[in-house]
This record gives sequence, C-alpha cells and structure tokens, in this order.
Amino acid sequence: MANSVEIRGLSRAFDGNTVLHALDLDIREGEFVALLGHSGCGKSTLLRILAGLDDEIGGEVTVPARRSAAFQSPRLLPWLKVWRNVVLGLPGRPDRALAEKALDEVGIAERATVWPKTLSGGQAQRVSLARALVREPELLLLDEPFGALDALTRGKVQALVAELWRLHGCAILLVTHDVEEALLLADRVLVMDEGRIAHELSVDLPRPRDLTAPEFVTLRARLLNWLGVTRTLEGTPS
Ligand SMILES: Nc1ncnc2c1ncn2[C@@H]1O[C@H](COP(=O)(O)OP(=O)(O)OP(=O)(O)O)[C@@H](O)[C@H]1O
Repeated sequence: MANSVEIRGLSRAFDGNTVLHALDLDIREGEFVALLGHSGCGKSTLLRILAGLDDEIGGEVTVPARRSAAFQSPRLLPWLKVWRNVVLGLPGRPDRALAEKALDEVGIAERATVWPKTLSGGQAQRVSLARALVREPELLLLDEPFGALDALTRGKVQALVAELWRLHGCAILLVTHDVEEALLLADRVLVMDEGRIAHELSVDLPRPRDLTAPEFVTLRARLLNWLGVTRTLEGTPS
C-alpha cells in the first residue's frame, strides 16, 4: 500500500534548541499510528508540522493535501452555532445538511443548532471530530483529543474514533500519553524520545481489543518498559 505520510530527515529547532532530530517516519494509507512519549519530547511539534501549522523545518515532509486535525481543546468558535463550526472554512456557502450528516455520524445530530458553550466536554470533542471528518481527510491528526475527558466519556469517544476510522479508512496519527489507549486503537505504536522515534511496535491483535488478554498485557509491559515506567502494584504506575 502507498504511503500517506513520508518524512525524511525532519528537524526543527526553537531558538537554537533542537527539538526534532533528523526524524524519519512513514505512515501507510489507512494506517492507525499512535505516538507516545514523555512530555516535551516533540510530539505536538511533529503534529503541528504535519498539520501545516509550522514550516520552519529542515528535511522533507510529504503529506496528503486533505488532512485535518483535532486537539485536546475542541477550539470551537463560541459565536457560531455548532453546525456552523463544523463547516467553517469549507469553500462555498455554509452547508447545513453536510454539517448535520457529520454530527449524526458522531452521535450528536440533535445538538446542531445550539451554542458551543452548552455542550459537555465529550460533546464538544465529538463536534471537533465532526469538523475534522467533514473535510474527508486522507490523514487525520489527533493531539490528545481524549485527554481532558473523564474515563467513561473517554472510553466512548475512543470507541467512536475506532468506528469512524473503520468507516472512513483515513490514516490516523494519534498523540497520546495513555499506553492502553494506544494499544486499544493503533496498528502501530511509536515511542518518541528527545525528538527521535526511539521504538516502534506493531499491534497485531484482533479488534475490538481486550485489555485483559495476555498478549495485550505483554505489549503494554513492553511499552511501559520503553517509557521507563515500572509497575510496583497491579495497575499502579510508578
Ligand atoms: N513555539 C515554541 N517556541 C519555543 N519552544 C517550543 C515551541 N513549541 C515547542 N517548543 C519546545 O519544544 C519542545 C517539544 O515540545 P512539544 O510540545 O512538541 O512536546 P510534547 O512531546 O508534545 O509535550 P507534551 O506531551 O507535554 O504535550 C519543548 O521543549 C517545548 O518547550
């Protein structure tokens, strides 16, 4: 299968401080890749470059023209009703039917005509996903989109993303701090360290994935080990 993303020798420095070091990465069409790594290792910097928000780079980056992003904060404009937020920036007149179709897909069609401030955190994140998907991206960039959600809502939105990915077939790059989330969702998990891809793991487990399966537990232990996290008590990272 062709590559959706090709990165060769990517570097980025801020004020003389190098954050990305000659990074190479390929993401295949339709592949779901999760990116883990300690705070400050350069994950968001990489995502912003792929989103086209930062071009002060060295090296080569090839990405599809149709790409969209969703971030930890849903970034909805408070003075526009939900449906208008979804189609904001698309060419032509705001298409309400298109917005409603996307909102229906993320399970909140009934919230199309409300103001963003009346949404719960989980609903706002669904709107953010609808806004990303309505652009029919070949590449979807997700920067900790579930980070601010409570555990129950987080699980539901994770399941939604898995389903949307199955239906749309776009490549996804998901930045997360959550090892289980990465293993539940991704085909491949990358561990970044100081601006380089330090480790990678293929996740050949059937979906939906079972957190308690021995294979899952083994992969989780390997990732935690790479991240330098040891487990002292069952379920308690130290
Ligand atoms: N615009 C900027 N100006 C200066 N330094 C920056 C800028 N953006 C990022 N950095 C620095 O680059 C490094 C990597 O930041 P980045 O946000 O990519 O890390 P991250 O891995 O996404 O971290 P986190 O998990 O905490 O979100 C950090 O040291 C950060 O301070």
